[in-house]
Formats: sequence, C-alpha cells, structure tokens
Amino acid sequence: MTAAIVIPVKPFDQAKARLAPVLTPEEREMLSRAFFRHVLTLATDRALDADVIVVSRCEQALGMAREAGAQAMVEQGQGQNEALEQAMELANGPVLLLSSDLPFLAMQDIAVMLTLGATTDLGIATDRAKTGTNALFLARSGMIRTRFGPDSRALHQAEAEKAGLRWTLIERPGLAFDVDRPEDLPFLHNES
Ligand SMILES: Nc1nc2c(ncn2[C@@H]2O[C@H](COP(=O)(O)OP(=O)(O)OP(=O)(O)O)[C@@H](O)[C@H]2O)c(=O)[nH]1
Ligand SMILES: O=C(O)[C@H](O)COP(=O)(O)O
Repeated sequence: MTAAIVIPVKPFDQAKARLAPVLTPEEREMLSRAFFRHVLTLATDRALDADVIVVSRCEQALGMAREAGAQAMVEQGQGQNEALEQAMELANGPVLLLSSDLPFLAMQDIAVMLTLGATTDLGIATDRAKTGTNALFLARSGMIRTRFGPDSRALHQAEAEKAGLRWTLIERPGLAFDVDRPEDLPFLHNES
C-alpha cells in the first residue's frame, strides 16, 4: 500500500521562535522556508512513490506544497500534534510524520523510514539529544496518539508499549539534526 508522508509546517513568520535572540524575524522566516523547501523536494521525489500531505495554516507553505504536487491541508486546530492527527485521518496505510526543519535530511533517510513496516510498528527517529522525535513512522496511520513536544522520544515509546506495539529507535544524522536553538546554527554554517 502506498505510504503517506505528512509534513507539518508552522507559519514561516512564527517559526523558529527560539532563534529570536540571534536572528531577525526576516532571517528566521527565510530559514524556515528554506528548510521546508528542502524537505518537501525530497519527500515529493517520484522515486519514493509516497503521497505527500502538507498540513499548515501558512498560505505560503500550502502554495509551495501544491506546486510540488503534494496535497495541501489547511490546519484546523492548534499545534503540531493536532495538525498531525488531522492529516492522519486522510491516510489509512503506513504513514511517516516528518519535521520540516531538517537541513541535512537525505533521500536515503526517508527511504529507510518508509521500509520500517517490514520489521516494526513504530519507528522513532530521534534528535541529537535523544530526547525528541524528528520523524515518526507508523505502520498504520493513527495507531498511536502523537506526543510531539518535550521528551517526545520517551513518550512515543510509552505510547507504543501501552498499545502492545513493537517500536524501533532510529538514529541517523540526517534525521537527528534539527535546528531549534542558537547553538545549532554553527553546525549549519560549517556543513553548508
Ligand atoms: N502545522 C503545524 N506545524 C507545526 C506547528 N508547530 C510546529 N510545527 C512543525 O512541527 C515541526 C517541529 O517543530 P519545532 O521543532 O517545534 O519547530 P518550530 O516551531 O519551528 O520552532 P520554535 O518556534 O522555536 O518552537 C516542524 O515541522 C514545525 O514546522 C503548528 O502549530 N502547526
Ligand atoms: O522533538 C519533538 O517532539 C519535536 O521536534 C518538537 O519538539 P520541540 O518543540 O521541543 O523541538
């Protein structure tokens, strides 16, 4: 069954709030847009053969999604988890929930996540601190409640265990490196 990739996108002019001490609003907006463009380009590559759903209340992000051939879903609720729940209602097979702020994400990272269904129910791709979740694979859409936010890696594991599901922790640099705090920015500079 064709997998769905869901990308939640916070409005570009509100995202990356934690970088406010070091970047101007214009810089944060540009960065968020560039990160999303990168993730969207990879996710919509025909080689992956996935249905891509972008869920956002940001008109610009939804327009970019449509242009790339993805489905643009207008977010009704508030926040990342509600947006993901809304989008998952459209899918009934395997689904990959993918953050939009992964500058080093590669095709292979997405491909690996999409094959997890052969061996596990839930694939939790954690961040560098190993406390967060930057991508979450579910063998069946909606099989757990998503718990994105602080300590989401442990919370996703707990949700899987509560439901008697198998889970696998994924640690890959392209999926682990998100940009949240000012101390993340030098890495971006060094690698680009
Ligand atoms: N649709 C939607 N996506 C969100 C929302 N909040 C966060 N996201 C997305 O969820 C993923 C992880 O978000 P965060 O790491 O919290 O990033 P952020 O919100 O840009 O950063 P901060 O503003 O500093 O918290 C990214 O893809 C965001 O675009 C939201 O309210 N709605
Ligand atoms: O790790 C997570 O669950 C998401 O990236 C959002 O969490 P954060 O807002 O703490 O980065």
